[in-house]
Amino acid sequence: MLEVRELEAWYGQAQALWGVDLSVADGEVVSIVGPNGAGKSTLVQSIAGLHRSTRGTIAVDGVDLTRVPAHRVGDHGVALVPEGRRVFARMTVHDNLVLGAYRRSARPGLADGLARVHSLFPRLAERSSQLAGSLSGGEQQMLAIGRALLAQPRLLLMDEPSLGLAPVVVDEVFDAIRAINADGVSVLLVEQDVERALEVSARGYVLAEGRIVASGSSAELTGSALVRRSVLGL
Ligand SMILES: Nc1ncnc2c1ncn2[C@@H]1O[C@H](COP(=O)(O)OP(=O)(O)OP(=O)(O)O)[C@@H](O)[C@H]1O
Repeated sequence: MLEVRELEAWYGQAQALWGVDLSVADGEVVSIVGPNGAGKSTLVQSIAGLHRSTRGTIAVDGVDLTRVPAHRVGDHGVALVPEGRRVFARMTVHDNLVLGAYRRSARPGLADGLARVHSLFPRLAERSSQLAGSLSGGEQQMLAIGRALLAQPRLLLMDEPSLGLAPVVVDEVFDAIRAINADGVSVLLVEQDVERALEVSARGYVLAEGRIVASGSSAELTGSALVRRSVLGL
């Protein structure tokens, strides 16, 4: 459903991505791993329409998104769980979730969507009227995922969802990724926890210094000397 071709991205004169080719099929979980500064966030932000200094194509179901404004990218079935969660701290958990359904076409599904998010993350149901800023880091991550799901995406982009979380919470986040995918949502996952990312995904890409330097099944990448050296530092 997602086809990225020859993608280049810049910050002013500084180029951050070179000739990136990548695809995600319907129903797949695909990982992007790589060292710090490799361009992983730039890549997902470009797909989400948040970074627009790009060349190349980003197509979802054959529609080129490179000139679609960020607030319209959701119309094409794409939602982002941003790095650092970016929840609205002074709004309640409930209102943060409702904001995820900002598109008119997502509103009829709001009640069912809220029920699904509450079943995935019961703690969000318990804390519905609490301010998002008072949640723990793990709960804020759940909220960021829930908010993106309320947009009813077919492709969920996730940028470092396990960053800074306690191991037991990381388990919950990865269980949620499996459950979301079982609901039929494709996932493009950027993760610094390479081993867990490759466990949850069928395939992956290794990004280093703005270029895809390896790709393959998760089993291939797990066994690859290049991945162990360039990503895991072993
Ligand atoms: N706002 C910005 N202005 C200028 N350069 C930037 C900006 N954001 C990122 N960069 C540069 O672009 C390159 C890619 O950064 P990016 O954040 O996409 O990498 P990353 O793989 O997500 O890294 P990390 O894992 O550390 O978040 C880096 O060289 C970074 O310094």
